Amino acid sequence: MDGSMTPGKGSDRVLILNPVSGSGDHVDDVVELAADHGFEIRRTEQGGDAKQFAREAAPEATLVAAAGGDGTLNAVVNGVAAADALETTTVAVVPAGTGNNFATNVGIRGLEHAFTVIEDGRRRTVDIATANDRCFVNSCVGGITAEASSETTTESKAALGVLAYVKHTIETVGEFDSLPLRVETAAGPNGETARSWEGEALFVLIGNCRRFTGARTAQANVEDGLLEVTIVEDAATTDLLEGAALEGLFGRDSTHIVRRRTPSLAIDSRADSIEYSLDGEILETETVRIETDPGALTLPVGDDYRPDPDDEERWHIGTPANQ
Ligand SMILES: Nc1ncnc2c1ncn2[C@@H]1O[C@H](COP(=O)(O)OP(=O)(O)OP(=O)(O)O)[C@@H](O)[C@H]1O
Repeated sequence: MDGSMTPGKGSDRVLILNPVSGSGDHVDDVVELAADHGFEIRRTEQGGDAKQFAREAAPEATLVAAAGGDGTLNAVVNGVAAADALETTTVAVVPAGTGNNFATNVGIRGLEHAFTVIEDGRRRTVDIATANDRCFVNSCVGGITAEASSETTTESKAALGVLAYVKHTIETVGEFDSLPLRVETAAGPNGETARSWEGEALFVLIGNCRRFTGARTAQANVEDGLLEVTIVEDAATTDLLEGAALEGLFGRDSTHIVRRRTPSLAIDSRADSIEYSLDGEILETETVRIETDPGALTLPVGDDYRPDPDDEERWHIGTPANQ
């Protein structure tokens, strides 16, 4: 059964299905589950479709589901944002990608579970971030080339998430092209001061729902209105060429790592334009301004979801402010 319906106007529930994400074996299950739960299904046929479909659906739909990986979710959020409908449209995550990092972080364990959560789960409002005029949900990483992004293996992505691209870049680029950067981070609400960093970097990683420690389950607090900025200084090259483990490189004690928490930042390349990976999608630019949009995205979350995995006590899940 195909299951796709002719896109009609005014569907309240629309599911955008990437048929080639992950191993591509999710299609029949998703189509069946989506039909059972009253979704109109729109299948992407090429890059760009998911954003376009979400943009078309959002003015009428109160629920738009993204069935794919983090890239599909990124496109759907960008489409809903382009329709200026983030306040009125809930975005549901149906994990059918390789890494499904974001889905895991919001407590969604699989396809069937995603639909259970859609029907019965709590809604939370979480932060998203914008890089120039594009949104991202997990991370923005500068210094990853489109080439490294497309060549990174599925297995590596499944194991390491976005750090797989970093690892691939490290392994395949004989000589590192360091990035001459200026990074200005704004003052934050918890006493974070405005800071400026200038120098040669290998990578600059900005996490909204992702923290770069090298650990697989490094979820950042996605409701704190802050971004976690990690700059890997060029001095780390020697370590990398000597085969230092990625975990060591990003570990808390690494001497070549600069960490900041900030609601917004600007990164200027003092040379050529740089390629950034926004949840796996490439943005090439000389200057990027990145900021959080706190609580901009409403989504159903699983029981396991914790906004801040480091500090559960501080978060009273299900408080009236954010149920
Ligand atoms: N029908 C299609 N044919 C080919 N490519 C497609 C199609 N639909 C979407 N895409 C591409 O799929 C990519 C998104 O894949 P996505 O990130 O969702 O899955 P993934 O890479 O397997 O998972 P993850 O990001 O979680 O590791 C986008 O780059 C998009 O352009």
